[in-house]
Amino acid sequence: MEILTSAEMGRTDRRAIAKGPYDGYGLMRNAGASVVDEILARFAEVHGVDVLCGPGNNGGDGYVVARLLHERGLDVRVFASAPPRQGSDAALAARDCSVRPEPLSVFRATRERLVVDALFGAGLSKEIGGPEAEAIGSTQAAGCPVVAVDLPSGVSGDSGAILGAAFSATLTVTFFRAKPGHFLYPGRERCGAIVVADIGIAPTVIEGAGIKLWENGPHVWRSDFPSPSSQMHKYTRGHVAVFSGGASATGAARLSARAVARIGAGAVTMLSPSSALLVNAAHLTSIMLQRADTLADVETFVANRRPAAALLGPGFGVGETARLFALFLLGRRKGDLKGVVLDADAITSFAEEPRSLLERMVDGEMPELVLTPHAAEFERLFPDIAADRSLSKVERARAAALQASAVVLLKGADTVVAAPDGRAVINANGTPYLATAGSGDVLAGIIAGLIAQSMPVFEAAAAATWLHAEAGRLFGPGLIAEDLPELLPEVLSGLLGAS
Ligand SMILES: NC(=O)C1=CN([C@@H]2O[C@H](COP(=O)(O)OP(=O)(O)OC[C@H]3O[C@@H](n4cnc5c(N)ncnc54)[C@H](OP(=O)(O)O)[C@@H]3O)[C@@H](O)[C@H]2O)[C@@H](O)CC1
Ligand SMILES: Nc1ncnc2c1ncn2[C@@H]1O[C@H](COP(=O)(O)OP(=O)(O)O)[C@@H](O)[C@H]1O
Ligand SMILES: [K+]
Repeated sequence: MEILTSAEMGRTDRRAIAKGPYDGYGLMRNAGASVVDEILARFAEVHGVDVLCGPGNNGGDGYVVARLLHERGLDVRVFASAPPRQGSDAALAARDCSVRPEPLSVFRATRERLVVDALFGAGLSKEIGGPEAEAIGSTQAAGCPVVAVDLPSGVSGDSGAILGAAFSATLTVTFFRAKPGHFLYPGRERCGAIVVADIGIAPTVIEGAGIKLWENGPHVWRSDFPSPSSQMHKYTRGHVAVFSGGASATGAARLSARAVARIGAGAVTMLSPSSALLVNAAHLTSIMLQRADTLADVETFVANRRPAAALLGPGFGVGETARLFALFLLGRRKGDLKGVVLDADAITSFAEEPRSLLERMVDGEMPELVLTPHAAEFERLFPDIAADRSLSKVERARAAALQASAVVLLKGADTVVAAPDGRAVINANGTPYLATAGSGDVLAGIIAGLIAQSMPVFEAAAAATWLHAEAGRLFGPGLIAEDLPELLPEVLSGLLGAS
């Protein structure tokens, strides 16, 4: 499903109105009716409803909701912060609603009555204060159920940021397509359950509109997902090089390597410094082991064994060696090395001199680069982008992807994956149980394993994020990073169909 910004949704509304069959008020009536359907289905026991209406079309939806609930015999009160603008669709909706509005300043929420929040939606333009902020405070204090129309008022639809104050809804009913603020934190936790309602806008209305943001899921990348063909052998299934850290920091790379193998790459070689060879040897079975202390060792390995993808960073250590190895790998030809995943220490290693990584000349023949920073690593590599508070997480990831000519996977509870061409996904199937040491190392391994199997890099990073989160959810409480690779077969069976 596409995710639309406020501006894109506004353009979509206008196109839909121009195409028909619904005019603006028709769409508003459909929107209000869809909210009422959800209220009746989910809050059957509620008899009293307070509808809070703002001055714009979000308030207009609120008047439609109030009218329809009143017509069904519910006890409905309307509280308006300001009258709708004359001649607007909202003014028509207010005219047709026989419940007389009271000023918002007299509204006091009570525990027994449902609040319908129709103060602001896509048009939220400044911080909330005054009677609107008091209404939010009163509602939170009463602890009553809240149904938000389009967005909880106070949540920015584009970034998920909270402007001053915001409702915490039990249910949010949005229209046609979800908005970034429904998926990005902190907005996401203010939405409650999310329903995307059909209000009579044909999906074809957004064809050719250049929408490049989706909720992450198999629909984005399933057609590119690898499956082995009958004639393959282990190396044609994809060989991945994973770089190990020193003797006391080998676990991270082993977690990655295990994930590479479980996601279906045919062969994995751990490149290890001499100091860590024995400890790695003691722990590895199907995964091969190769000594690599110097750049010359890496060059020899790559020339002789031609891995399809490489992963550098987990537990590797920060410094010159990481930079040397990374830039060497990125200087290969794509025919030899499809992609390079730089994670963790490999990202931090470029904090002091980002230009050598970010401003390298990129041509279509070079390996693709995937960067997988968490928020702090992102800030180290892209301090200017991170400091720009006007950017949403999606815009930050996109700006970084463009700057680095790389797929950027910006981690967190609302992981965003962005490509240099502007395509992006927001991941929504995660679980806080994934916040456990080594979980990111496994994610990096899944990406490298998919790239080695010839999956395009953006799709590989998006698929890996979703599969990793599915594995986390499957295990639930008690999850440690070691569990994640072992759950991939079950997640893959669910995705591909057991056969
Ligand atoms: N045909 C369609 O397009 C359809 C649209 N639909 C519905 O329309 C909604 C979008 O409507 P909208 O564009 O009128 O914006 P809305 O969210 O009502 O707010 C704008 C008003 O609020 C004001 N304001 C903003 N922030 C404020 C603040 N902090 N404190 C105080 N005031 C503030 C702002 O003032 P201004 O910025 O102009 O100064 C302006 O007056 C959308 O979410 C969906 O529910 C559906 O019916 C389907 C069909
Ligand atoms: N609260 C959360 N909800 C969902 N996913 C989370 C949450 N916190 C962390 N994650 C995920 O867990 C992984 C943690 O990776 P990272 O921070 O690199 O940890 P490590 O370096 O220990 O492996 C990322 O994929 C991240 O998106
Ligand atoms: K609202």
